[in-house]
Amino acid sequence: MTATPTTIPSTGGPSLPQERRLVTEIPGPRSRELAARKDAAVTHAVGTMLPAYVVAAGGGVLVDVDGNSLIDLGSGIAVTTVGNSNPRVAAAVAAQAAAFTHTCFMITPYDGYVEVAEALNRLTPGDFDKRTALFNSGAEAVENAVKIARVATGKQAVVAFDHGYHGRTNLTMALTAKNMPYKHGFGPFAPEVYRAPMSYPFRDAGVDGPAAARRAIDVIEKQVGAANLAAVVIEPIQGEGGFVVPAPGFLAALVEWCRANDVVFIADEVQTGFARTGDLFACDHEGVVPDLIVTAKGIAGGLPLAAVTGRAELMDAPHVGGLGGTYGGNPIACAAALAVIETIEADGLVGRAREIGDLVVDRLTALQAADPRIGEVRGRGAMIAVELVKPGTTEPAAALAAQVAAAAHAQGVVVLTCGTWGNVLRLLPPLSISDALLGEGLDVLADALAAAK
Ligand SMILES: Cc1ncc(COP(=O)(O)O)c(CNCCCC(=O)O)c1O
Repeated sequence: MTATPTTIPSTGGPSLPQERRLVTEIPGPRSRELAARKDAAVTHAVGTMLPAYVVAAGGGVLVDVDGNSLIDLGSGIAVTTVGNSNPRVAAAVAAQAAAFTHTCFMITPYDGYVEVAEALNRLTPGDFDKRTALFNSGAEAVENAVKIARVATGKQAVVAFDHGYHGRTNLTMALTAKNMPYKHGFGPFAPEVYRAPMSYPFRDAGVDGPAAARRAIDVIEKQVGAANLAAVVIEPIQGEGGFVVPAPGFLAALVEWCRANDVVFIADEVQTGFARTGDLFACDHEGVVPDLIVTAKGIAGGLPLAAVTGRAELMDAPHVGGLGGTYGGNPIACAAALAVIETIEADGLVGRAREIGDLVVDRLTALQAADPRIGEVRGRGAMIAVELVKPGTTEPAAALAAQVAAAAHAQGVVVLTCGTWGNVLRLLPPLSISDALLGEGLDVLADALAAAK
C-alpha cells in the first residue's frame, strides 16, 4: 500500500478545512489500490461513480485516502443534508451506540422509534391524525406504502409516472421508469403497476399543470380504472428521472382526483424531503397534502432509515403484525433522525436551502444565457439541475453531461448526473456548505462546461 500522506484526517464534520485541495490526480494512488481490491472483492454490479475512497467528510468537503479534499455537490445522493458527520448527529449516534444498538422494535420497543414517529406525524403535511411506520431504505418504505394502500382500499392497481424512480426491489423496479441500469434483466416485475404521463414542462410544449393532470387522469381512467386503483405514487420533484418539476397545479389536480375516487395519493419524498427543496417537504410548496408520504435519505444524516407517514385510518388498515422487519427504525438511526430534525430547526436549514438555490440558479442561469447547450435550469432549494441538450433543440446531450461531470471530478468537485436520457447535471450540496466553497464548485463546473465539446 502506498505510503499514507500526512494530510489524512481521522475526524470529519465542519471542523475539516473547507477547501478544495488536490495533492494527487483524482483518484489518487491509494484510491486506485483500493479500487483494485474492490474489483477483486465486490461484484462489478455495484458500480462507483468516482472511486476516490473517502476517509473523512464534513461541511462541504470529502477527504480521500490520498489527502485530496473534494467539494461535495452530491451529499451521497441527497442524504447528508445537514452535513456529513454533523456534530449533533455524530454525538447522538455515539451515545445511542454506547447504550444499545438493536432490540428489534417488534420484540422489545424503545422510545427513539416513538419519538421519530411523533416528529414525522407533527412535521409532515396534513393536520389530521397520523401514524408512522419505520423501515430501512426508501424502496422498502415505498413497498410498504403500496401494501398499506392496497389493504386500505381493497384494490390492487398502482400508477407511477414516466421518469419516476422508486427503488431497486421488485415492486419498486416495476414502479421505476428507466430500464438501464435499474431494471434490465431483472424481470418479471410485480404485476398491477401502470404508468401515466408526467408533467415535464421543458418537454411538454406549453402544457400547463391542470392540462397535464387531465392528460394523466385520462390515461389512468382508460387503462386502469379508478375502481381498480389502490394508489398513485409520485415524486413531487422527480429525482433520478432528471429533477423534473411538474407544472404548477399538476400535483394538486392529481390529489383532487384521487380524493374523489378512493385512490391513495402517495408522495415519494425520499429525495426531496427534509429541507432539500427549500421547504421541509416538497409537497409543502404548493400546499399538497398526500395521504401517505414516504421519507428516507436526509431523514437520518446517513444512517439507514425510511418511513411511511400518513392518515391514521390508512396506516391502521393492515392487521397487527402486518408491517415490520428486523431492523426497521433501528435505535441508532432513530437517534440520528432526531438530531437531524433538531438541526434543521435549530440551524434554519429550510431557509439555507433557499439561499443555496438562489445562489446556484443565479450562476447557472447566467451560464445558460451564453450557452445554448443548457436547455433548462430547474429545481428548488438545494435540488437544482441543468438539462443539457444539442444547441437550440431539446435533444438530450448525455455525452456532454458525462464529459462535464468527469471533468469536474478530475478537478475535485463531486457532481452527479441523472435523467431518463442521462443528460442532466444535478446539484445536491449539503446545506452545511459555505457560499465560498459552493461558488468554487460552480466555477469548476462552469469551466468544465466551457471546455467540453
Ligand atoms: C425518489 C426516490 N424513491 C426511492 C428511492 C430508493 O431509496 P433507497 O434508499 O435507495 O432504496 C430513491 C433513491 N434514489 C437514489 C438511488 C440511487 C441508486 O440506487 O442508484 C429515490 O430517489
